[in-house]
Amino acid sequence: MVDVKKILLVAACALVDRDGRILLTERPEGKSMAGYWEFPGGKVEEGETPEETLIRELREELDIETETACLAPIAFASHSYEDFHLLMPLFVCRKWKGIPRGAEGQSLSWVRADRLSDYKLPPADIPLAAQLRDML
Ligand SMILES: Nc1nc2c([nH]c(=O)n2[C@H]2C[C@H](O)[C@@H](COP(=O)(O)OP(=O)(O)OP(=O)(O)O)O2)c(=O)[nH]1
Repeated sequence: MVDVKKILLVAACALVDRDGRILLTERPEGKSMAGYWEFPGGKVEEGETPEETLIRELREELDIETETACLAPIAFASHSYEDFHLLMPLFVCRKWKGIPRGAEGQSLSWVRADRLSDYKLPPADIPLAAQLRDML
């Protein structure tokens, strides 16, 4: 039988600070892939654009405000996990209001692009780390 997996659309964002460092957040205990370091973001809900998802998730997860004009799409991940196929556009954001904090208790780390691979990244993110290193 053909293995048909559901496509899960997740929007993710590389927040880049003035020194060119990228924000990674640690997935907390109790979630799938707990302990992995990821780009902030989340599932695109019904009726949302990926940009709207990110504006909402950045507010909920990091307590910062940004807008569509500050979100530039630069890459995407397409990766099969056991239960679903992840399709994840990655945006870069260099402009936001507020100071990012782990509003849901998650740990944060600002990381130089050439050090992203030092972190335990979800398998889908590994090619993205290499692309960011080359692009930023
Ligand atoms: N936000 C984000 N999610 C990622 C990344 N890489 C990656 O494989 N994912 C996966 C992890 C999750 O399966 C899904 C994002 O879902 P989510 O963060 O909104 O959902 P969640 O943890 O509340 O849900 P769940 O997986 O525990 O059901 O995408 C990434 O860099 N950022």
